[in-house]
Amino acid sequence: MFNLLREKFMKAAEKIKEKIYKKGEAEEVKKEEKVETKEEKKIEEKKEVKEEKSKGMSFFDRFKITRTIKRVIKKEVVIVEEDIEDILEELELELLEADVALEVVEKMIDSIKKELVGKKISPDDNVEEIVYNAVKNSILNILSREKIDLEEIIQKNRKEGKPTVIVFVGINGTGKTTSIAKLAYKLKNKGYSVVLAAGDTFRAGAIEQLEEHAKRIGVKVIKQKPGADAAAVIYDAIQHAKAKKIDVVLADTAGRQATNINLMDEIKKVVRVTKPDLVIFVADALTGNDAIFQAEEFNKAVGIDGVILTKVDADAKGGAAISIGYAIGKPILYLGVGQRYEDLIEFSPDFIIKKIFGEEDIKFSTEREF
Ligand SMILES: Nc1nc2c(ncn2[C@@H]2O[C@H](COP(=O)(O)OP(=O)(O)OP(=O)(O)O)[C@@H](O)[C@H]2O)c(=O)[nH]1
Repeated sequence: MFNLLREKFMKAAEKIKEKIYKKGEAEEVKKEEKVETKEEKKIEEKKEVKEEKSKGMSFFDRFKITRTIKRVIKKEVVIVEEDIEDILEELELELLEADVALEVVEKMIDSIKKELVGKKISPDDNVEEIVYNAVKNSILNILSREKIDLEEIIQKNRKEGKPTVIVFVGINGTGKTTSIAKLAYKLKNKGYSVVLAAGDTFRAGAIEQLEEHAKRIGVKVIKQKPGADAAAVIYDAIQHAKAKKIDVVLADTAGRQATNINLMDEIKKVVRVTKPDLVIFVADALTGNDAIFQAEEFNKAVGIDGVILTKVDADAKGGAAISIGYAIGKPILYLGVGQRYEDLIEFSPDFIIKKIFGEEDIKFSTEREF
């Protein structure tokens, strides 16, 4: 996941570092570091017996000395635009190739420049940290936006005695039905009651697919015949939820291209009639820039509140993941990361940063439950 982005950002960071090292006439120095041994840690924990235990221990028993070779600049460096211009231009092109949206690329490059140009780096500074932080911050700036706290919304509505209605929209095959099932599973496990609305009355087999998921998760589906009015089906589900005091209605809708005027009119009607608390756009990460274009079009047509980005487990590029929220100015709520009910994780900028910079090896399951 995100291998391409990782490669490009790392390469740029390495090149910037090299430039700084060269300018600062870096040399390799041996650095000695004292590393506490396990024994010393134990002693620290049991302070009362410290004296006793450490008596018979030599200094080298307690501390290990490790010698590492470090590159350190000899003289102060001030980064000027020309130092990093070429590197950032190359990064700009590479990010576009990785499906990062143009406005997002521009903002990131700008952020790196702002953080680095004019910066004084002295021999005591950690060059590596300064460069990596500048790159990481450029991504964090893009990803950080106000979060939607779904549980807070559900609990507020519950207090007012009404269900929380979420309508899922998007183009065909992006993973709407699957994401509804995963979210129903998650909410049910958290103790909320859930009903599904089979609002995809258009695609053959869509109602059965939703029913199959519902059976396995243990929630009810409100449905009508194929071809029925989607708004009416979802309306029925809301009435059912009100009558039975069910916390959440998750409504499926047919997949549609934003260019299909008839189907876009239908989804507008769904939103007008059912007045959902949230309209969630389900986007397939693998479709890159098209996902962003479609999200923008759906947002114009019906107003999207947030995004679920699916198939992130198979996304080698990562461009859509870092662009889509910024492009439409709406948060990503969840990431779909596989084909099991539990494979829906809450989105966080930190998670993406860890993925790109490989600080944590987050592995996804390739098991299939559906
Ligand atoms: N690897 C992976 N596959 C996923 C994920 N989410 C969905 N899928 C797969 O994507 C395919 C399409 O998912 P659906 O949920 O049927 O898509 P849909 O948007 O409801 O489709 P339409 O009703 O045609 O619009 C299925 O094979 C899912 O198993 C994910 O996060 N990771």
